[in-house]
Formats: sequence, C-alpha cells, structure tokens
Amino acid sequence: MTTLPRPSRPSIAPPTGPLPALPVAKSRSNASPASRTSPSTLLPSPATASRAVSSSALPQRPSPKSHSSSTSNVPTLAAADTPAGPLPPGKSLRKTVSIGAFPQPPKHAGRTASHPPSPLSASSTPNNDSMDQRLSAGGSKSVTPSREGSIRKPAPRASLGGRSLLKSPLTPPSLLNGSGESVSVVNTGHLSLPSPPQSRNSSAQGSYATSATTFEDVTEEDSRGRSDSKTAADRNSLLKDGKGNVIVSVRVRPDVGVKDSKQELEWDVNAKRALVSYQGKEGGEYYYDNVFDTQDNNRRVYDAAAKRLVRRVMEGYHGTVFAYGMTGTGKTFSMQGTATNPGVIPLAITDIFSYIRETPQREFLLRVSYLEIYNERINDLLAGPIQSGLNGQVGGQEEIKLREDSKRGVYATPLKEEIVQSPTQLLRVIARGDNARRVAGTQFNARSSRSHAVVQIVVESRERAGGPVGSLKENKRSAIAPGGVRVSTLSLIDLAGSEKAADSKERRTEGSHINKSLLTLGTVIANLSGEKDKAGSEKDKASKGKHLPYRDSKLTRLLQPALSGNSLVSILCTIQIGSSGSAATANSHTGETLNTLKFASRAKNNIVSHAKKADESLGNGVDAGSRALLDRYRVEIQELRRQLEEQNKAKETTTEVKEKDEEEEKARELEDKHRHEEQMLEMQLARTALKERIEHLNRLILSSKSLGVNANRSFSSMSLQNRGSLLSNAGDTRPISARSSASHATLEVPGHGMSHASFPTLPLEGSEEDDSLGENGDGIASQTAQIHALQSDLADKNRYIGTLEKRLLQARRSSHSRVSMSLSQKLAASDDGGVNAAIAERDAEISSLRAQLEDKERMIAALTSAGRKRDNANDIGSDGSPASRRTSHQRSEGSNGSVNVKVKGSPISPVGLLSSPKAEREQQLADVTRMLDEMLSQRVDNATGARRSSLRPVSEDR
Ligand SMILES: Nc1ncnc2c1ncn2[C@@H]1O[C@H](COP(=O)(O)OP(=O)(O)OP(=O)(O)O)[C@@H](O)[C@H]1O
Repeated sequence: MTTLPRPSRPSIAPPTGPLPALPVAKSRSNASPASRTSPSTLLPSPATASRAVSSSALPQRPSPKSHSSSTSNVPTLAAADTPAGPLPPGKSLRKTVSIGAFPQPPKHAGRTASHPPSPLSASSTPNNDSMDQRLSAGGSKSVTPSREGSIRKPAPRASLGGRSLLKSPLTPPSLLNGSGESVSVVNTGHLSLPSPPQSRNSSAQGSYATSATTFEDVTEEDSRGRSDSKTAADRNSLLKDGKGNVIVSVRVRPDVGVKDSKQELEWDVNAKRALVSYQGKEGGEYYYDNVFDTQDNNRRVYDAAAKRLVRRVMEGYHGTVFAYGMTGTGKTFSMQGTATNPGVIPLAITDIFSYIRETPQREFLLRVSYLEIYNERINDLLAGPIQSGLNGQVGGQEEIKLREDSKRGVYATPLKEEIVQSPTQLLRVIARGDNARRVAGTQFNARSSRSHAVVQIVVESRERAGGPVGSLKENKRSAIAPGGVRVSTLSLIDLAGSEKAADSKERRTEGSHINKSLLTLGTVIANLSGEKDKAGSEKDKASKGKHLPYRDSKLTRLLQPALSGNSLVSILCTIQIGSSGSAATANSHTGETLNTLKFASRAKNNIVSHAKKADESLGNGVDAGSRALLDRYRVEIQELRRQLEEQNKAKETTTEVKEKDEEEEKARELEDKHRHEEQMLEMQLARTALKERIEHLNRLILSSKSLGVNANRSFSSMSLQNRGSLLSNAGDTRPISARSSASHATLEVPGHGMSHASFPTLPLEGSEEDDSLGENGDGIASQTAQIHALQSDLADKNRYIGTLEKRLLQARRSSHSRVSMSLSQKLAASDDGGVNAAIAERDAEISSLRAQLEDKERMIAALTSAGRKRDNANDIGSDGSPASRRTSHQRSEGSNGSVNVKVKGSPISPVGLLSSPKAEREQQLADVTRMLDEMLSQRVDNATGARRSSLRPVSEDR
C-alpha cells in the first residue's frame, strides 16, 4: 500500500510504495489518432505537435485549507501570483492555466544565489522568467536562440517534452529539488511554508503543461490535490502512464571552428524552454525535459537529468541513464567528463556515497561491473585485457552471454563484479574499465568510442540492526521492515555514436554494428508506443501489437528491463548544430541531428516506466541464486560466529582435557618415581648381596693366605709351592719342606671353592735366581722369591676383585629385574636388622683386608730394600763376589723400596740382617716374616678399601 508522505517532508526520505508516474495529461488519449507519431515517420507530425494538455490533466489550484475545491477554484492567471499578468482575453483557461495557475514557490535568496538558473529546478530558476516563458510555450515558430525566451503561444503537444521535471505541483516539494546541494535549501523553504497544500503548490512551476517527468511517488495527498480538477478515470490513466519516470534531455555541443551562419539561423536552442527548433526542411519544434545549451557544464547536466534518478536508485528503484547521439557530439564527454568537468558517472558516484552518509539507519553494499558491447560481442572490461584476434575478433575472455530470469531480468554472465567501499575505489574501477574500452580515431572523432559501454552499480541496502527506529517511524517513506535486503541497479551507459561509412574496413565493420544496434534501439522505442496503447487505450490500432525486437541486438536485449518499464530512465541525447569540425556534410549532419531529436521525442513519448521500488528480500542467503550479497554475508557472518563459538567451546574442553592429562601425567611420574626408587632399592640390595659374595670370596682367599703366613710362618701360595718344587729339584731341601707343608695346608682348607688354576703362577727368574740362591745358601734367595710371590698374590687378588666388580656391574645392567625379583624375595625373607648386621660384618672384613694389603706392600718394600742393602754389602765386602753379577733387573727392583721396618721397637736393618751370624739372622728373619705378615694384612685391607670406595657412588644412590 502506498504511503503518502507529507509534502513538507525532507526530500531525502525515500518513498515506501511503487513509483507511479507523475499525473500528467495523457496527451495520447486526448489527441486524435492522426496525431500519433508514426514509427516510420522521423519528424514529428503537426498532429503530434498539436497534442495539447487536456484540461483534465491540468490540476486545479487547490485551496490552501481544503482539498475539495472545484473547478471554480481554478485560478485565472490574474488570480495567480505571477508576473505574467492576467490571461489575455480569448485564451482558454485550459491552455493558460497550466502553469500560471499555481502560486509561485516562496522566494529564498539562497536559491538563486546557490544555484544557477535552471529551467528544471524550481529552487534554482528565476521564477518569473520561467513562468513567462512557459506561458508562452506553444505554437510560435519564432525561435530565439537566446536563453531569454520571449512569450510565445503554448507549444504543440509534440513539444511537450516533460519540461516540468521536478516541478510538478502534485509532487511533494521535498522531492522537487534537482541537485544535492539544493536539498537543504528546498527543505528549508518548504519547512517554512504554513501548510502542506501550500507548500505543494508553491513548488509548482507550471509543470502540468508538459508530460511531467518526475520520479515521484503518487501520494495520497497528491491524489487528493488532483481530485479537485481530475476525474478518477483521468487519474488512473495518468498513473498507468508512467511517463513521470522517464527524463529525456538534449545537450548541444559547442561548434568547433567557424560557425555556419545559415545553420545558426535555422536552429534555435532555448534551454529555458527546453526547446530545440529547426526551421529548415522537415523542421519542427522539439520540447524535452531538459535542453542544455553549449554553455551548460556537466554538473548542470547531471543535476537536472540524473541526480534524482541516482537518489531513487539508492532508495531501491532501478535506474538507467544513457547517452545517445551522433558520433563526436559529446556522449562520452557528458558521461565521463574531464578532471575539471566531471561527467554523470563520477558525479553519480559522489552522490551515491553522499546518500550513504546521509542515511545512517541503513547499511549498504555496492558492487560494480563494467561491460562493453563491441561488434555484437560482450566484453568484461574489468576482467583483464581483451586480446584482439583475427578479423577483429576478440579473445582471452570467456564468452559473456545474456540471460534472463524473473528476479533479475536480463543480465550478462559471467561478469566480474567488484565490491567497492569508497568513491575513489569505485572511480578507479571504472577508470580501469575505461582504459580497456575500445576507442579509435575516426574522421568524426579523434577518440571515438567503438563500443557501447555499460557501467552497472548494484546497490544493496538493509536497515541497520540497531537503527534509529524513532526516526524511521517519523518518516514513513523510509520505513522498512527490518532485516530485508533491497537490491537496485544503476546502469550508466555510454552508447557508441551513429556514424556514416568510415574509411577503414575495421571502422566500417564497427560502424555497421553500432548503427545496427542503434537502429534496433530506435525501432524498439518506436514500437513501444503500440505496447503502451495496448495497455492503456484502444485508440492506436495501427501500432497495436507491434513486435519489439529486443533480441535483434545485444544492446536492446540488455536495455530491455529499462525500456519495458522496470526502471527509471534518463536519456541524454547529444547533438551538434553546426557541422563545422565534422567530417560529415552539412546536409547529412543536419539529418543526423534531426534523427537524434526524433529519437529523443519518441523515447519521451513512448517509453513508459512503471518502476517500482525493489522488494526487500528476506532471503536466507543460502539460496545460491540469491542476489543479495548482504544476505549471503549476513548468513556467512552468522555461520562464522557460530564456528567461533564452537571453537571457543572446543578450546575450553581442550584446556580441561589438557589439565586432566597433566594431572594424570603427574600421577604417572609419581608412580614411576616410586617404582624407580623401589628398583634402586632392589639394585642396592643386589649390590649388597654381590659385595657379600665378593667379600666372602676374598675372605676365603685371605683366610688361606693368613693360614699360610700366620700359622706356618711361611709364604703360602701356589706359586711358592711351585717354586718350592723347583727349589726341591735343585737340591736345597730345608726351606722347601717347610714351604711345601704350608702349601699343602693351604690346599687343604675346606670349602675354599677356588680352583688352583685361578691363581697364576709366579714367574721364574731363570738360572740367575738359582745362582743367587745357591751362592748365599741362607734363604736370601727365598726372600726374593717370597717378595715375588707376594707381588704375584697381590696382583691375583686385585684381578679377582676387578672381575667381581665387573660382574657386579653386569648384573646391575642386564638382569636387574631378575635380581630385583630375587632380591625382593630375599628382602621379604629377611628383616632390616639382619641386612644391616650383614653389611656391618662385611665392612669389618673389608677393613681387615685393606690392612693386610697395606702390610703386604710394606713387606714388599722392606724386602726390596733389604735385598738392595745386601747387594751393597756384598759389593763392599768382597770384590768379584756373586753380588757383582746381579742383573740390572734385580738392581732396579731393589731400588724401589726405602722402608725402615721396626721390629720390637728397634729398627731392623736389612744390612744388619744380612751381615749377622746365622742364629741372629734366623731370628731376624722370623721377625721380618712376622712383620711382613702384618704388612701384608694391612696391604690387603687397603686394596679392598680402594675397591670399595670405587663402588661408593653406587651405594650412595641408595
Ligand atoms: N559540451 C562540450 N563542451 C566541450 N567539448 C565537448 C563537448 N561535447 C563534446 N566535446 C568534445 O568533443 C569531442 C568528442 O566528444 P566525445 O568523444 O564525447 O563524443 P562522442 O559522442 O562520445 O563520440 P563517439 O560516439 O565517437 O564516441 C571531445 O574532444 C570532447 O571533448
């Protein structure tokens, strides 16, 4: 349902309902059938020109306080507040009231000051002049090339080119401004008005004399206002006729070079009256919504012809602006402009972003595409370079096709769309497309566009989640259901120019494609009148049901949605009056110009737009065909948020699991530690057991040694036994027997458990030893042998201890578990006290062994020293004695010891021992033997202690 805005509402408020046409006089219904412009006739016929605004189309001046005024309330010109003065006698009210009947808008100094005079904008046009000129619009053929038009009779219907753009009295004042800059000015003006009706009327600038091009919604209030002067049928027919949504403008390019005075005389361009008239052959007057003369810049063109359309697009309507005209007449100049004089496209971009800034309650998403139709092929200008192939064919891009569906209408696919977030970004994208567009020099234009270029800006918008609801309530026109996404499209099209045959083949090929597509466009537009009448009146039987060849060219196919009424349309036709500077002859140039003007007239008369604001889709965004990126993004954002939450939860869970794992790990480590300690204990026990075994074995060994030394006063060892055998064989039996018995005694020790072979024999010293023994014959030789035997014995024991230690280590490494088992059993079997006692006992044994070892070492040292002294004595006592024949080996061995041995409190001198009488010597020998025994005992003890200390680190582990 259409919501009617209050007239004094700010212009930026979007309408809420479909956009109907401005209620204008439906000229066709009032004109005779003969007055229709035939598609085949290029020039407007007099009949067409004679189309007049019917009285029914003219709104009556409403009462400021009441909408129920009757025709009697229609003011005369005299009643109207216009400097045009009273209506001349004889003029019918119908013809003269159209403009002057309405009160003038309040004059604000700011309006004229801030805006250049415009025939299109109430806020910017000096009203008096404007009104004067409009009152004069009509039959006069006299053309004044100046902007200051003279009063003329009303223009024929054909010239009713929608001159009243933005000035309809039926439109809310806030929507009547044509430029962004004027918004605030106009608003201010309207807000100062005492009442809505007044404000509505005050903005009227006599627009009912024309086909009223305005992009306004028909509001309730508008309808009420019109009810004063219109029947319901008239109103309905006006609503059906969507002319208000189509603007046709003509722009005249300045001549280049010398002006042709003849042509100057023939042509009249009256910007204020929006009139172009030609007095030459096939001439006529052509009225449009806007006529821009050579003085007008691009800003003015944009403000009047495109600005409001652009804002409507931002509100949800589809909009199409295209430039049409002969080559070189300024289409590209108008659409793109220059750095100092920006054209429609850059100005529209600026406005789009201004609108976004002004509309904080909504959020927008913009995407842009840019294509060209070159030689009936569509190229994507944003998809990288387009390569030229053979015969002018293009390559390097996937072929782009036109498709159609009920939602999107006709669209090109696949086409690159870029999402843009700033004016600069959007301009840059378009500049990139411009660079890729086909341009070539022709004899008509040094930089002629060889293709139709289409910029499409898709605008998606949605109410902001936490938007200012209050402000929306205040403004019904912008009130929308929250959540829905509105998608609208602004198409900005720079057509290639129609042209005569060109020089080169390539240009001719291009030209033929361009001309063909433009011809198709003309045909479609011409035939639209039949379509319109089919929907509206039954009068035009001739044109009824005419074929609309949209599919005959890609251009018309692409423009189909706009031409068939789904879009607001603004057509800018460019012409050049003089042919100077053009390669075309004056005649053909004029013909082309007239063709352009006729095209514009047909477009104005035939294109009917019933553009409606795009629905707000509440799509879930999952649908792949959904066009609304905002929807898709919203769904994607929701999905990502959900994933984020899941990840957070998962993270929490992971942390919990991790903590749990850490606890378990700690428990495991603790358990391992306990187990390790147990194992260490087991190992310690195993070591203790092995030590016991070693010590036991040592004890056994030392016991046998002790037995040999202490009990029999003899050096008992296997080596000595062997030695004794040797000596026995040599014939000296006395000491041998004693030793022999000792040896036997040793062998007879029960439970020794050690084989005889495990003790290495003492190395023999050969014949020299025998000689020495034989020479002295007093046991000195046997002492030497004893020393050797003791040394050997000591070495044996050390080796044995080493072996046992090795075994202990091996046992610890390789079979600790087995040992642990057995030990644990053993441990279980014994109590702690028993183990400690055993350890203490073993320690005591080790101490005694150590002491024995030390004794042995001392004894060895003493014997060695004694032997050396004896040698010295022999050397001194008798020259040439056997001592002089001692080997160097013996000498060096004797030199090792320097031990003073004390026996019974007095030092025993080995020299004395060797030189004393025999009895003494025996006594001394016994003492020495005893002493050696003690020393041996100490020596063994020391050695064992050393071994034990080597094991200490292990035992410390316990
Ligand atoms: N209103 C104008 N004021 C000044 N110069 C203009 C105007 N219109 C066009 N021109 C100049 O005329 C030349 C041709 O203009 P433009 O290229 O825009 O023509 P066109 O209609 O796009 O031609 P084509 O169809 O061959 O591409 C350019 O040099 C341009 O600067």
